[in-house]
Amino acid sequence: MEINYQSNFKLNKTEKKFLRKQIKARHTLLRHEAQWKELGHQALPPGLTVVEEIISSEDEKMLLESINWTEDLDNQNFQKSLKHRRVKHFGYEFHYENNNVDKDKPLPEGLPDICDSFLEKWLAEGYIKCRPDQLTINQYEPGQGIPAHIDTHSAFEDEIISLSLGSEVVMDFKHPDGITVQVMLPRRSLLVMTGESRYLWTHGITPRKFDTVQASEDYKSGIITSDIGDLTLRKRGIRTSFTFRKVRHMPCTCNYSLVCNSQRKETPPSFPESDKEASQLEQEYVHQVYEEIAGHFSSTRHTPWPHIVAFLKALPDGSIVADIGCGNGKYLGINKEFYMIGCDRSKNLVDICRERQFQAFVCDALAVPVRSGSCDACISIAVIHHFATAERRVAALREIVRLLRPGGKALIYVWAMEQEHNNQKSKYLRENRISQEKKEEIKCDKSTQGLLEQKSDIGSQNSASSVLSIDYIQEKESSSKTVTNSELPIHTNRTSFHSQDVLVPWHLKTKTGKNKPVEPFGSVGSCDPSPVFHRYYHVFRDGELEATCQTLSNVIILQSYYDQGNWCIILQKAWVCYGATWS
Ligand SMILES: O=C(O)CCC(=O)C(=O)O
Ligand SMILES: [Fe+2]
Ligand SMILES: [Zn+2]
Repeated sequence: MEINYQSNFKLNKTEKKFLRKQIKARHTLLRHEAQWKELGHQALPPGLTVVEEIISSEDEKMLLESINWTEDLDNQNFQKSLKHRRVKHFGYEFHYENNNVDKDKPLPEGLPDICDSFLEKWLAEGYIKCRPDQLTINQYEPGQGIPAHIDTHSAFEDEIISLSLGSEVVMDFKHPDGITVQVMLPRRSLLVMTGESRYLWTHGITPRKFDTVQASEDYKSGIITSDIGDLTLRKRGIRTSFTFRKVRHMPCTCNYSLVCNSQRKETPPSFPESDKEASQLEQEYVHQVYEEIAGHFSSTRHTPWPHIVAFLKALPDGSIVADIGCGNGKYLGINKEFYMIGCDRSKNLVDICRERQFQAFVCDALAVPVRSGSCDACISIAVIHHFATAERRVAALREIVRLLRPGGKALIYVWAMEQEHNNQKSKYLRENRISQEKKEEIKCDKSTQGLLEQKSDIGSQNSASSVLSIDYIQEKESSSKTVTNSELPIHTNRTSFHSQDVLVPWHLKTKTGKNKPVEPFGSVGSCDPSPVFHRYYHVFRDGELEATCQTLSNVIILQSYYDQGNWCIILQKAWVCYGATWS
């Protein structure tokens, strides 16, 4: 591959230094802004309150002493010893396999009588509006926690309250956009979650022995701020929580349909007909999935691809390079002399980049918070094909070009519809042969089904996309599935594409899943050893990427090629403006 990297756009040394300083300052600012947003905002998630000193120390003692953790196991409201904590249920049994309650089988004892007077008082004082009929008691030793989750919408009504006893704890609340708010729940306080904080934000307790808390004497409940001068570490004690909920008997009608299991369509997603639908499709079938599979995905992505390395290596030292959709950051460390920044829509992937000491931040590729014209080069590998309309794909490309300085270059990779090129099958298809052989083995030994290893990255250079070494035998993924109207077909891994807009299955290997909860609140149907997630792709036809780029007025196409199942293009931002669209 011959690429000419000579550019006639020259900044002198001082200008370059100035530009770099500006960019560095901007990035520092952005980082601080993000931190400020994450920690500094004084506001609690909407709908959340913490009522301090809701009960006396005597009542706390009484409640704690009332719990019989050693009750015999024949008892209906028996204790479960979950890996992370001790749990007991009253009113209704809670099933962690499906994160739901058996609504037809209330437990005969109901809620413990000892709770009555407290609930009456809280109702009378207006802290709660409905009388709960289900109680879960959780006991956490220091070092134990509960994975981030949203209590199943269809299982419980809006209001969920949790009484903290014995010891305080910091609870993490996360908005789907990635904002995390840490909330101190003091001992003897009542956490009340309603509305957005109950339906949309996840809550969880990170398993650790110490919490970072506010040092000030007068500080009790609420957000932990980022005021470094006022933070201290506090050792956790044994915390027991009484979580009261009201079982729901009608489907949930909340305003958060994206995360509502009552409102989620049972039918497979269909081809989007509006920008809003496209954005929702991407949210559910791209963003959420990468968040879930981040750890496992990253473990299959370590070998940089030669053509991409060649593009990067040809850039001069000191280049400012952005990797849009950087994943686990496998290109971010390619040349220590570059100023490389990565961004990705997945917070969990960005966290992996940061663990590796790379500069990365969370953002959408349609709105990258980096100044126009500030990059010498951009790469975007296996990203644009996740946008669900032609307009959104153009917008994503336009955003990349906006970042480039005049003369700056961008390398774009998208997955190709054609997995056979110049009479040669891509590795993606060729691996199917191995899969077929493996399948035969599997047929002989069904017990191994689902336990087979996901492919390593060494063999995955064939595709920019997720791939599996083995095409699991799964009837529902069969390509013979009939596709009605605009329903998106589910692609069978390692086979040719029959549609440009598809759902590609990812079989999550749970053991290595960085962010995979181990027990309760795992994916529904956790008995499946290999839960399947589907990611939306628009695979590009021959010439489509070029044609899409030609709609951008301010770029020159330097090169366009096919690389192991992907269409690839190198763009250069034009020097002069030919129209009004100059950015
Ligand atoms: O321990 C707590 O306060 C929360 C427990 C919880 O979120 C749950 O059981 O769903
Ligand atoms: Fe919960
Ligand atoms: Zn709901």
